[in-house]
Order: sequence, then C-alpha cells, then structure tokens
Amino acid sequence: MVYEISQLNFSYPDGKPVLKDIHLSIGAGEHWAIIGRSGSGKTTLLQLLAGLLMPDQGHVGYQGGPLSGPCEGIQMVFQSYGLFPWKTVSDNLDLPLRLKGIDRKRRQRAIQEMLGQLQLEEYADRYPQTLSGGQRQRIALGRAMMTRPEVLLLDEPFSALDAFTRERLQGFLLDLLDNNNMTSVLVTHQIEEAVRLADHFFLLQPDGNSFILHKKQYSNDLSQLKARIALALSEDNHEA
Ligand SMILES: Nc1ncnc2c1ncn2[C@@H]1O[C@H](COP(=O)(O)OP(=O)(O)OP(=O)(O)O)[C@@H](O)[C@H]1O
Repeated sequence: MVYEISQLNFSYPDGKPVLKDIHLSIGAGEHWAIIGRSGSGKTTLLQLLAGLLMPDQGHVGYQGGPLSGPCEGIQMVFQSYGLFPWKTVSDNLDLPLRLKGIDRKRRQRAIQEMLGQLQLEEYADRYPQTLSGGQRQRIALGRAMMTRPEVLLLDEPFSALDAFTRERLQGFLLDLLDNNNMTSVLVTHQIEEAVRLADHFFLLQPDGNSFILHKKQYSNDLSQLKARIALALSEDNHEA
C-alpha cells in the first residue's frame, strides 16, 4: 500500500472537528477522488496526505512508515497553478530538477520530453502570464511530474477553467497518469469529474461520516454510481 490511514481525527486549533475516524488504504497506481460538499474537509484531508498537516489522533502511513512531512515522492497541484511568474515555462519545469541537483544535460532532455508530453514545445520561452489558464495548468501538472513522483495530489485542479478546457485537460491528465503509472488523489466536488478521473471514491458527508465506493461495483451502469454519490452528498441524507 502507498497510504494506510487509520483512526484519523483532525481539528484546526480554533475550530470544531473537521475529520472524524477516517480509515483509508490507497494502493500503488490507484486513482482516487475525495468528494464532498464545500467545507466537508476535502482539502484538509489532501493536506494530511501531503504531509502538510499532522493528525490529532490516528496516523497517516506512507510506504510502510509514518508520514512526518512533505517528501519528494508526493507532489501537489493546485487550482491556482502555483507557477513562478518571473520564470519561463522551461525554467518552471526546470526548478524541481535543479533542486534535486540533476546535471544540465539531463535536465534539458527531461524538459524537452515534458514539453512534448504537454504539447507546449513552442511555449518553452514564454512567461506564465502570457498563457491561457489551460496552458498554465498543463505546465503546473508537468512541473509536478518532472521528478517522477509516486503520488500526485490534485486539489480541484480544473475548477477555474471553462467547461471545454476542463474536459480536454481531464483527458490529458488521464493520459499522463497512465503513461507514468502514478497513484493519484483528486479533490473535487464535481461528480462527473470524479467518475471520469478516479476508480475509487472517498466520500465525506455533511454529517462528518465518510465512506468508500469503487467504480468496478458499478461497471455496468455508471449513472447508478453517480446517483449513489449524489445521494450521499445530499443535505438530508444520514447514511453512515
Ligand atoms: N486554516 C484553517 N483554520 C481553521 N479552520 C479551517 C482552516 N482551513 C479550513 N478550515 C475549516 O475546516 C473545514 C474544512 O475545510 P476544507 O478547506 O478542508 O474543506 P473543503 O471540503 O476542501 O471545502 P471547499 O470545497 O469549499 O474547498 C471548514 O469548516 C473550514 O472553514
């Protein structure tokens, strides 16, 4: 297992409990979505998986040991891209490799390869602010993947994009994940997006309970899966 989470509880210092008794195991190469209404704790759970927050109780196990902080094998992609505006596209992609101390020749080869995968070869010397939102998010995805992390954590990566661009980038992300054989965890409140990009679903309900669904249980009828998720997220549902 990549992640083993058990009996996890989390509250912010000044707030009520956000996550209660979370149990979750994530295997290598699996694609998960964390789904829930606004404020249900999706981003909080993702930050716990990234090692950016520590649980109050329980533990986040990663690769057989406790996760004690951010690490190179786990990369995050945010809705707001997080690119450096003063660096060109190439230099943004270069940074994680530089930090790793990789030599110039190998870095240049890796950047060219990634630009090809991103279909952004002709934008190598442009600055992020001269690109569309979709192009920026492709670079952010590419940058997160430069060091070939084991896990990609995605926090509503496409929600700032128009529907057409979002759909294209979802397909693009699926190809990237498959070609690189990665484990992914996506936070979204969009059921369609979750069902397209993930095979396993961790649902955070309004009452603080959580439960898991698997796509293969619904392989004959994905509309049933979507209805099941919608029901779990609806306000008047009290199912555990
Ligand atoms: N830094 C913080 N300090 C205190 N409370 C916080 C902090 N960050 C989030 N919260 C609270 O924790 C709860 C969960 O927040 P979180 O951002 O994880 O939810 P979410 O499901 O990702 O929401 P959204 O879909 O709106 O992004 C919310 O009630 C929020 O107000």
